[in-house]
Parts: sequence; C-alpha cells; structure tokens
Amino acid sequence: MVEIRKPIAVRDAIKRVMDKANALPIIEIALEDSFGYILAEPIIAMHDVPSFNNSPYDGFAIRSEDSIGASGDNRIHFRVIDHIGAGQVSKHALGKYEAVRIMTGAPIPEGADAVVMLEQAVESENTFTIRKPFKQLENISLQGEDSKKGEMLIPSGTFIHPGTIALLATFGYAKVKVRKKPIVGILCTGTELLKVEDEIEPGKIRNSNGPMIEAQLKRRGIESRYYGILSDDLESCFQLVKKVLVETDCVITTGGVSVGDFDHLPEIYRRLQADVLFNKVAMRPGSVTTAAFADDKLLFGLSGNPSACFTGYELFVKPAIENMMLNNCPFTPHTKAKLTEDFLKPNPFTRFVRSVYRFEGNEAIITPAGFNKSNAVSSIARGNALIVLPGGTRNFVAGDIVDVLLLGNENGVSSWMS
Ligand SMILES: Nc1nc2c(c(=O)[nH]1)N[C@H]1C(S)=C(S)[C@@H](COP(=O)(O)OP(=O)(O)OC[C@H]3O[C@@H](n4cnc5c(N)ncnc54)[C@H](O)[C@@H]3O)O[C@H]1N2
Ligand code: MOO
Ligand SMILES: [Mg+2]
Repeated sequence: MVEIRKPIAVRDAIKRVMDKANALPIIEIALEDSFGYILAEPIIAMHDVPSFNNSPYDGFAIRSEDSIGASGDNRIHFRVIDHIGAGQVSKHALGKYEAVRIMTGAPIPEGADAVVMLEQAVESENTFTIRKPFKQLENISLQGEDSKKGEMLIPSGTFIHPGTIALLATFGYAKVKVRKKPIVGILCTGTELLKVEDEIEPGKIRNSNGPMIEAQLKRRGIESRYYGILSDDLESCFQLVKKVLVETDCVITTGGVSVGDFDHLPEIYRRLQADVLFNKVAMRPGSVTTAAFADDKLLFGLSGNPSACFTGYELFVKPAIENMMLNNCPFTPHTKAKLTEDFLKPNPFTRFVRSVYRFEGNEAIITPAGFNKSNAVSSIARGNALIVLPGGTRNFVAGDIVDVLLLGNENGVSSWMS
C-alpha cells in the first residue's frame, strides 16, 4: 500500500526547519577572512569617528574671527606659518591672521576653527588672501560626527559585507567573532545518474542536482563536501547517509524521497530513527521535499526533479543555514512585481515559478522563464527570481501584481541608468 502523505503549508514547513536549525559555535577569524560570515558580537565604537577634528579639504586652517568683514573689495591677508598633510600634527598654535596650510584628513591645528579651500584663496609666496568671511567650524569634519565612542553601531547577527569590514578595521578588529559556517554534505541518489563528464547511455542522465546544490551553497560562501552519486541501493545509501551525518553539520540528499519502489530515503530516515519534520509540502514544484532531524542535525531530502530540487534548497535549506549562523535576517528578499504575461494554470498548492525579474522604466516586472514543470532545468538557468502564487488561486493575467522572491544579485544589467 502506498503511503498517503499529508501536505503542510510552506510557511509551517519553513518554521519547522528553522526551529531545528541549531546555532553553530562561535569562532574567531582574521578580519580579511570574515566576508560572508555572520557577526557573533555587536560592533561597538571603540573611539569617536573621526577621532579628531580634521580638514575635509586641501586648504588653509584659519581662525574664523580673523575673516570677519572679508569681501571682494576688502581682501584679508593671512600668513602661512606651517604646512601639514594627513598623518602630521602641527606644533603651532595660530595667532592673529596666521594660517596653516593643511591637507585633507590632517588634524585642525590649535586655535584654528575654519578651513579655506585652496580654490577660495589667492596665494603668493607665504601668504594668501580671502574674499569672504568664514563661519566658526566652517569646512571642518568634527570629532564624533560619524560615530560616538561606546555607541552600538552594528548588532550581532549581521551579515559581514565589505562595508562592515571597513567599520571593523576602523576600530582595530584584527580578529572578529563570528558563527562557524556549516559544512554541508551533498549526496545524489539515482541509478540513472552519470557524472558530468560521462557519455550519455540509454536510460541514464547526467547528475545536474549535485553541481547545482554545490553552487547554491557556494553562492552563499558555504563549504560543501560532495559525496558523489549513489545508485538506488538501500543498504549502501543508508551507510553513506549515516557517515555523512557524522562528518558534516547538515546533510542534503537529492532524489529518492517520493513513494517509488527505489525511493529509499523514507526508510533511511526510519533506520536513523530521525524525526521527520515533513515529507509533503503544499507547494509545486517540490511537494515531496522532506526534512528530518537526527543527532541534532538537519537532513534535507530534496526532490530529484531539478526545479523541485532547486526550489527546495531556496525555500528550506537557505534560511536554515542562516539560522545555524544566527543571522538576524535569514530569509530571501521578497518584493512585488508586475506580470508581463498570463499564467492561467490553477494552483492547488503554492506555486513557485522560475522567472526573470527586472526593472523597466519605473516598474518592477516579472516574466516566467519558460518551460516550468518540476523536471525543468532550462528555466532554472534563465531565472533570477521565483514568482509565488498562493495555493487556491488561478488565472493570473498580464498586469497582475505578484509576490516575488529575489535570488542572488550577482547578475549585471546591460546598460547604465537612463
Ligand atoms: N506516485 C507518485 N509518484 C510521484 C509523486 C507522488 O506523489 N506519487 N511525486 C512526484 C513528484 S512531485 C516528484 S518531484 C518526484 C520526486 O521524485 P524523487 O525525489 O523520489 O526523485 P527520484 O525518483 O530519484 O527522481 C525524480 C526525477 O528526477 C531525476 N533526477 C534525480 N536525481 C537527479 C539529479 N541528481 N540530477 C538530475 N536529475 C535527477 C530522475 O531521473 C527522475 O526523473 O516524484 C514524482 N512521482
Ligand atoms: O515535488 Mo514535485 O516537484 O511537486 O513535482
Ligand atoms: Mg522517486
């Protein structure tokens, strides 16, 4: 008798994996290796930024009071008593009508409270004149105008991007506390599967899921261990899944999760005494996507069908991995966009349509990326987004506004802004 599975809502399935995604330990890594990790400590300003009043321009530091009354008819003369660049500190304190030639980033000398840009001065030998008055603190970058000492600038749980790295460097974080990234084991089941370099044989296909999942992880900077292809033999599949579970933080299998005679994953979860979190989700593609929990680790049984496999990763594996690193923002960015063509199929389950998202004029628009069944592979290659059509709906037409999940942003566009 075939097992009748009870589908659960996508939202509930996501919640179940999120609840089981255990936080990985905190590690300390070198700043230059920290890109893409999740901060495990807040960034607190160790000092003011800027840490001293400095010049935002190449020019002359003056006392603003000396400039009162300056005009085109009444140019005021200053005498240059010192010359500093960024990194140097003037030893002079300014007296009346004295100035220090100062370059961008250099500390404002004692007594000075304004900076005249080089372009605002008419220079000769050791003097210059100005033709306008300067206000107190005019053209000065003030100590602490960016950040004040002790301020919490970035919370723990934030993705470290190049800007975060700049801030960490500013405060001398040569080492950064982050959450360890999971090591993810991948294995692909299917007697029909050939390696990429193999010649096609009758009844066989090349394994596209393995390289795809590896790349989905790599897109997020996650290291995977690829355990290769396994034919649909229960005992050897069980032994390998057991081994991968020991050697990695999270296991992804592809194929063999449905109700077919050679779909062994359900029996493998039984033998592992795993807690099956769900084995049917009210979604298309990927309705057979399975998640289980054993030895405090998540096992994802992604469907063998390429589009279903891809979607299962994006919906469940991706946020679970972020949760293991305690990312405050674990979910894929979503937006709304205007459909450019009719989509008339009924959606008994929530449907995820691989699509191309782009901006045209002032509008976000979205176009299905072609052949869209769960065995499709070409539309995964063309798409950069997923349209989300709720279950129980039908007949979406061109012009309708739909929900969209945005996948990755490394794709460029063909022209600069118009
Ligand atoms: N009687 C039923 N049959 C099926 C059901 C069902 O509910 N009742 N569900 C269907 C759905 S939905 C899907 S999706 C598939 C899921 O199948 P499995 O996850 O068990 O995967 P396999 O049977 O191993 O393979 C399915 C399909 O995908 C191809 N495949 C597998 N691995 C790869 C790979 N690494 N790279 C590329 N393509 C792969 C495989 O050759 C099959 O064509 O089950 C339906 N059936
Ligand atoms: O898991 Mo299946 O992809 O719903 O067609
Ligand atoms: Mg199957």
